[in-house]
Amino acid sequence: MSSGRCSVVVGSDGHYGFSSVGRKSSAPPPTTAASVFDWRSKNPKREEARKGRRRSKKKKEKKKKGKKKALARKEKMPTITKLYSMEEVSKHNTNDDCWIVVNGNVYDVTMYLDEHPGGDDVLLAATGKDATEDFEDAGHSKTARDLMQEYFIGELDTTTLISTPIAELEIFQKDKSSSDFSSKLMSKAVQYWAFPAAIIGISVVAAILCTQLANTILLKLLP
Ligand code: HEM
Repeated sequence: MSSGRCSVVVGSDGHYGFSSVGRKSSAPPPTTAASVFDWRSKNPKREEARKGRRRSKKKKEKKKKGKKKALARKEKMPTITKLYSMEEVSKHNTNDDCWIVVNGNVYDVTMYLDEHPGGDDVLLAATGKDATEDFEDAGHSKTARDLMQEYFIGELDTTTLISTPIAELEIFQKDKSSSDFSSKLMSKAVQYWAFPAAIIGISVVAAILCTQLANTILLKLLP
């Protein structure tokens, strides 16, 4: 067995090195900056190895810093979420494929159906519509709300929620068109009926007046 000596050399610049590892050395370990410099020039191979170790250490540190920076950048970056139309969401309404919409977010709860404490039927009944109200009514805990993030798959494209306005618009347009029709009818009636009716009325009144006048004249003329 070798009775090697190992001593750590600390220079004035804070750098350190091993004076000898696993071998006998008669030279005393360098202690001053000048002796360290001298020792380094006498042991070029060891000095090279030491430099290599320092270089790889620096490289590792740099890599670590880069990873940290990249992570920070990633956290700052806005995440791209997929948008789903209500029509698309509504297609996923079975035991094997179940999506729900809560607070404008879309969740694929297929894998959670059997585990849901409220029952799978509740979740299935919540498909194809905005289930926010039902979800809030159930009074879910914070744990439930945290858990649902695992099933988040995207957001609801609210621009696709136009079914109700269109229905209302159609009714409104129907109302409008029916009122348009009646006003048109009225104007046509005025045009085609009121005018002749007024003429007839005036003629009848005139005829009555004429007869009465003729009667009075005749009565006066007759002895
Ligand atoms: C990803 C979505 C959902 C998750 C992760 C979830 C999770 C849970 C959890 C953990 C509970 C146990 C009670 C609690 O901790 O709050 C629960 C209960 C319940 N959930 Fe959900 N839930 C979800 C969606 C829904 C939806 C959309 C509805 C309604 C349509 C609903 C209705 C209920 C009901 C009725 C209960 C039972 C409440 C009770 O027994 O007091 N859940 N849910």
